[in-house]
Amino acid sequence: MTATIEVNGLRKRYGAALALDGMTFVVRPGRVTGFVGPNGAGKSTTLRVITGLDRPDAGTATVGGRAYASFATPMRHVGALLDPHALHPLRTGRNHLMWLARSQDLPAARVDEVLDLAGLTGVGRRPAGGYSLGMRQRLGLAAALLGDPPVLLLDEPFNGLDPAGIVWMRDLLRELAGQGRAVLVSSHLMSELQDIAGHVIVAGHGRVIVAADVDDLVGEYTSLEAAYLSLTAGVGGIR
Ligand SMILES: Nc1ncnc2c1ncn2[C@@H]1O[C@H](COP(=O)(O)OP(=O)(O)OP(=O)(O)O)[C@@H](O)[C@H]1O
Repeated sequence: MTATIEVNGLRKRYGAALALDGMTFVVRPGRVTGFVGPNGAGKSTTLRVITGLDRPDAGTATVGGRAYASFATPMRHVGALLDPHALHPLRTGRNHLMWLARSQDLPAARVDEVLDLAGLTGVGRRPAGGYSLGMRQRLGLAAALLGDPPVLLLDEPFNGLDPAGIVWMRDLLRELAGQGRAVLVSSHLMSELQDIAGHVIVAGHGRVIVAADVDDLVGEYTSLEAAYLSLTAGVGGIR
């Protein structure tokens, strides 16, 4: 159950903003790949294009050689945590997962498994609208894992987690990659990524500046943060 993400020549303009300008990279299975870059570099837009939430003006994005929209039960192929607030506030956390599971032909027992994995069993019957940001991130990760997908796309998954939650997320992402999944993590937390990522894609102005193994960057610049700051110096993100 492995799959590769291939992003090729994506271009996307929103009015005056050129969000993607030839974004091209490959995310391989079996490791965490960090996706970094200044605010406005095009990371979230890329993740939205991969999951069919946004249509590119040019270029392609595939998972295991297929477009996301071609999957009948996409959550079995790609798990995505893009917006932790994307939930109905009156639905309980468990019911949020339940309708997602039904839509993907997944058994109810899987809902309880991922609730437990996310540490939410105790609050699963409370309305998700009352969840804190950290709890919403956990619920979003539970949703991403529902279909046991070979590919995970996570946009800033550490945001809002408490210190124990950060350790939990770090260990889980390592474990998921160790199981052979392709795990793409967008984040501004260089120290976290240095710990868990094998590879990193540095984006700026809607395209890739550098894609390299973390060990190589740390060897050359002493830390991922130093590498990032050097590689993105002068690359203003916000235009
Ligand atoms: N729906 C939209 N409408 C208009 N402009 C948009 C939209 N989505 C993204 N943009 C613009 O596209 C550019 C890339 O934004 P994107 O959110 O992809 O960047 P990012 O790298 O994820 O940034 P951050 O690190 O701040 O999350 C920005 O200039 C942003 O303002």
